[in-house]
Amino acid sequence: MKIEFTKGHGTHNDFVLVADPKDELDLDGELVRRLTDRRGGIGADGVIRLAPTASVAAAGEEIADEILAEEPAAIWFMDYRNADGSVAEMCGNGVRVFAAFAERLGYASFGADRGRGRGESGLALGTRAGVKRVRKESNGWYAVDMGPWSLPGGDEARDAGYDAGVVVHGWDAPRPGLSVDLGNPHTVVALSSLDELERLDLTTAPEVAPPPPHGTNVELVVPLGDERAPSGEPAGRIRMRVHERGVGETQSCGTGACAAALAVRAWQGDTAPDTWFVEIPGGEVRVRALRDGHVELAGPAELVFTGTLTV
Ligand SMILES: N[C@@H](CCC[C@H](N)C(=O)O)C(=O)O
Repeated sequence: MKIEFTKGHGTHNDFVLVADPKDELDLDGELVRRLTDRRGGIGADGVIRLAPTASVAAAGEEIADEILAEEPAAIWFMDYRNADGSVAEMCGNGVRVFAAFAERLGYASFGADRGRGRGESGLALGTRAGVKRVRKESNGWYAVDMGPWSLPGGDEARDAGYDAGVVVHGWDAPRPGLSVDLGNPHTVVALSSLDELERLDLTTAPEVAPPPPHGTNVELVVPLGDERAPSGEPAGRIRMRVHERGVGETQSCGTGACAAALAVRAWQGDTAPDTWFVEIPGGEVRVRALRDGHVELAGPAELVFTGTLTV
């Protein structure tokens, strides 16, 4: 079988993208691992299959029926898999790269800053975490309305600032972590210095207690202070590293950037800004807590090369 693929990345969180408009590809775990293998395959943190939302519904995934009922224009679905073959509900960097891929294929078109309001965006797509809407900014960045977010530990966790204990390899005691749900699970831990962030050993997965039922992505974050966004609004800046569920340490994680900004915003309390710049090893993204309980993620998306793989 020949697979036509495109390699892309969002702040160096990299993906193999496959267009499957007729729903012909059986993307099982073994094939995902072959595609993402950095020595024996193409190499990536994950695989994104662009498929008809209707075919995902026909395959029995109820979320796809809900998507089409909510947004009939969301005819394309981001079928996302982690490098280890596991299915993940959501990928924030992946949505931006999916938008660039759909644009190249002629399935989406974006005018600069088109679709600022929800419901008139350049692209509405289906994901396992619901409908996501994407617009393109004048600087070429894609901005995604990531939908609602929550603190699974509720008010109690927000007031305490944590609801989990996290041990990174080399730590002799757990540190407090705050769980944040972006459709996929995250646990955010604050560190006291950039030096400590740089020295972290993320070659093995951090241990989180109590163990989240479906695992978790873990973000280690250092607040860097306040500034003004180019628009003049107050903004915060943080730096983070991430260990992703189903992958390992990556250069960036879009949902993780949202989780980290939202956790630091919760820790800062009522005076915290809504806009955050998040530095990751692979670049920088912008996160904005929207008034309606949604969160927006903005950043670059690059399509790097295309090819054909025989499997
Ligand atoms: N890198 C992605 C997140 C991908 C899924 C994650 N590893 C999980 O299992 O939840 C992003 O940019 O959000």
